[in-house]
Amino acid sequence: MSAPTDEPTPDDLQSPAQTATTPSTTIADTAASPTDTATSSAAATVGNTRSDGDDRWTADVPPDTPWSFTEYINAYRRNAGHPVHILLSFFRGSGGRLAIATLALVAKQSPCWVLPIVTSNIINIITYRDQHDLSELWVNLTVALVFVLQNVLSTWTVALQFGRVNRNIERKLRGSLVVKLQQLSIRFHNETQSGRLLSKVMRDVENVEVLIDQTYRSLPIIALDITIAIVVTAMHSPTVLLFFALTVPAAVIAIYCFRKPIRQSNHDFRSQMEQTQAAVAEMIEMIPVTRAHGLQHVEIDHMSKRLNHIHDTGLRLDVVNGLFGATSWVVFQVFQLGCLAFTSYLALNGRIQIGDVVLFQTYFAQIVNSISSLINLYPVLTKGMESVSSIGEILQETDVERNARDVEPARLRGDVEFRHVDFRYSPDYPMVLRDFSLTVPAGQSLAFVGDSGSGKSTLLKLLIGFGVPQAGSVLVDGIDLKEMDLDAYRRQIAVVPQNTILFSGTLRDNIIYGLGDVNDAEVERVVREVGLDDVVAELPEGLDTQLGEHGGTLSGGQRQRIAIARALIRHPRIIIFDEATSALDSASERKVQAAIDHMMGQCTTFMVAHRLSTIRNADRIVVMEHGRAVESGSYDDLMAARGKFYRLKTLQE
Ligand SMILES: Nc1ncnc2c1ncn2[C@@H]1O[C@H](COP(=O)(O)OP(=O)(O)OP(=O)(O)O)[C@@H](O)[C@H]1O
Repeated sequence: MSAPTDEPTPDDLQSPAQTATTPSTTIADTAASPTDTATSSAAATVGNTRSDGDDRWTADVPPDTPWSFTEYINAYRRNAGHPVHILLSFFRGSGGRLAIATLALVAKQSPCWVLPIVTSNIINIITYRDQHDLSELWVNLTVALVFVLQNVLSTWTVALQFGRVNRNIERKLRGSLVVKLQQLSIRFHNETQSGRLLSKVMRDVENVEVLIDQTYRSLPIIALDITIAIVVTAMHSPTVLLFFALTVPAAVIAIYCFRKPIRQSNHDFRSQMEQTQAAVAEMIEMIPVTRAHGLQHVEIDHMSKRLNHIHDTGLRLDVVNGLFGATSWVVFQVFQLGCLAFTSYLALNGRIQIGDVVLFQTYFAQIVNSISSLINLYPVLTKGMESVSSIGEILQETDVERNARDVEPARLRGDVEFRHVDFRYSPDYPMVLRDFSLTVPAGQSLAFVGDSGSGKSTLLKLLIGFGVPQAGSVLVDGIDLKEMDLDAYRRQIAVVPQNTILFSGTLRDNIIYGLGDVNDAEVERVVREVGLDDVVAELPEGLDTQLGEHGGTLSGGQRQRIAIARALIRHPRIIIFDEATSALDSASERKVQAAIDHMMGQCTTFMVAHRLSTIRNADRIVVMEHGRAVESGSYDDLMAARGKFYRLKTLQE
């Protein structure tokens, strides 16, 4: 009879990647949208990254973040480079539950140890009737029954107590990753494929969970199985024990031979799965572009090469794992047959009793199974430890944005000043802004125009705080952004990027994103002000209509007006339009333009626009050239001056 065990199965070694949910693009158009952050390497290079001090891993954790979600970030920091220590630190505070679960685990396994003794006793009682009383038979059967029946209760206890510990680790690991992803710099996110990150959050955490589950359920049992088998065998026959000892070196040799290829195959497979997940995410994102250019065959071809590669690597892993299991099985079966031959010989010579042949055979099988489980556990261990390290690539990443600074701004007025700003993205790149100075009083609307690459978007990024000038400063209400608490500051500004990012949810959710409760009248007001009321009237459920992922059913102009509504409802003191109308046809542009015009005067407004007609109403236009302002004035002044702006404008007509 075999008691329920939790040995790893080949399926466990190859658990499929958990389906990742679609990347949520719920970034508000305030400050941190992908479009406007696309070139934010400045932030990481010179601004927000701090590589000194201990807070670099957990900088700026939002105050209401559950403590447990940052606990593992610290665990990784404290035990950097020691994955086993990291893994053990996950169990902190779970001692009580683990103790109960372990006791239950031992009880659950106990029939395995007791039943061979009972079976052997019964055979000896029946075989050697003159030496035994028949009542011993009933005692043995009763003991066996008690041990068997308690298995239900002990299994339930293990599932509940250990399950709580392990599921909690899983939750906290994913929580830590979420917190860390929110802290990592925009540069990091721009440079890292989202699919890779998804794979870490879903698949790697799952691997760690499997590792803990299988190790916890197997290791103590394996240790006890071997110990009990050895002790009982030693008490019955030291000669047989000596024979048993031969199996251990065989196991060690098998593990030694297969360790390296298994580790390598796991590593290759894991990294290819990660890359493929990233590629699939990218492919899905690209589908409209691919379709528009009729390039489906290119994508299919590209993916099929990748999938072939994964197929080969996965197959190699399966074969190595399979060979590993088969070889160890054959080795141990040969030993087991040898054990049967040896103990039969001892019984024939009267050196042991017949019942003992069964006892030794069962215990030998137990030792063999234990070592075999240990060997099967090895790939799970390797894969899990690989995932512990893979998660560490994120949790130990130091490229975090550090936004908490000394000055927390009160309600901003919206005065902005660029004072003698010099800026470059990194020491290897040329200067983008040179001694740039500009003062913008609160409430003024200002448009940057100029050649491509002249530094317009860079100015906006500095204003958002995505970069810090190498010389000079950017001041808002007279406070240097270097000293300003950026999260608090960014809550008072809004950015409308070229591409509006909508998330799956209702139209209302998308407008009030991140604001909690906003009353209907307020939402309806902004909807009217951006001219969305006619659109809302046509939607089946009005503001409560589900937009579907990425709001695919809306036109570019409608999406853009949602972005403006999202900005408007926040009552920003500074608003930034980064080419907000450049992707629109003229009918949509007019509507969006009306919404933008509505915002002007309510707060300080910055605009970058390529279509010069759209900035006609700006109070001031600054013409940029090679990182400097070469002209400045109202539309009419600049046209009258017949300088660079005039030339740009006439070129567009
Ligand atoms: N992340 C970056 N790393 C390095 N260089 C960058 C980065 N982002 C922008 N640049 C460089 O900085 C210069 C100014 O770029 P910026 O995007 O500010 O120009 P722009 O005037 O907004 O151009 P466009 O009108 O084409 O958007 C360009 O030469 C550009 O190549």
